[in-house]
Amino acid sequence: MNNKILEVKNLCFSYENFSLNNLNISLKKGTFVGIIGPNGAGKSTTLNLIAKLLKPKSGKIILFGKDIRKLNRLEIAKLISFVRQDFNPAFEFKVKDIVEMGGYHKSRSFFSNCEDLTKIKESLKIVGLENFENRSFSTLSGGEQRRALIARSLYQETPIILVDELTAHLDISHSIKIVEILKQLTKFGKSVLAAFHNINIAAKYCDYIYALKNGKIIFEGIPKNVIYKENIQQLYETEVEILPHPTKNYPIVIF
Ligand SMILES: Nc1ncnc2c1ncn2[C@@H]1O[C@H](COP(=O)(O)OP(=O)(O)OP(=O)(O)O)[C@@H](O)[C@H]1O
Repeated sequence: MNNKILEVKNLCFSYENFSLNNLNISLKKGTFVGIIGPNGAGKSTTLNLIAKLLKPKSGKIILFGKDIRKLNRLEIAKLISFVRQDFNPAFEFKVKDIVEMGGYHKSRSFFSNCEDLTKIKESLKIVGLENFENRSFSTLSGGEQRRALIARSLYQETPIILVDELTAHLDISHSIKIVEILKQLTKFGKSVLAAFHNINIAAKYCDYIYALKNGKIIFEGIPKNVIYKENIQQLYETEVEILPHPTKNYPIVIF
């Protein structure tokens, strides 16, 4: 049986000065997959294409066996939640309103009910933002905003969670906490595809990694098989050393 819930096949896309070439990416149920690579490699563009926020030049994106070109926004919102890098709401929203936006695909009426509010509070509690529901989103710190957006994604209750730069704005403790929450969700059958700058977090938590450079995948595989000196130096064009973790089965990159 094909247990790939997301398949990106020979995907090509171009901006004026940048192109993604022939990308092939897949995501299996219950896995945590990372996209690593330097600034401008095309990580956000890839995630935006998968979320159908951009239109490919050629190639296909298959979501649960269906070509996403045939799925409307509401159908995609039931399957994919997307924590984007750039989120600047144009109006003053309370944190609970931001989280509630994740539920528009399942709303039965325009007004939220007690059950919705309980779930919103639960999602906020998971990311450590208990009692933040009535705060104005714009007054939150960068890291708190990021966690509120992850709460929105949890509230959306989709089988696939896309996260652009998973640890952006998060201190090390919150980075680990959020990654562990998402990792835990994969144990319950959710699937995560996340772009990472923190390669050591990616190495520790990802089941599989795609390394993107100049719009091309230059290597892919299980972290312990692909995170070695030559690969990482080629990817980031900088000197590194790689050590095995003293007790766990993953590599550590020292820049
Ligand atoms: N709307 C746009 N119009 C033109 N070029 C764009 C646009 N958005 C992104 N680009 C360019 O596409 C390339 C890939 O950008 P992208 O944001 O996908 O990279 P990234 O790997 O996510 O980078 P970062 O790690 O810096 O977030 C970059 O050169 C960027 O300048």
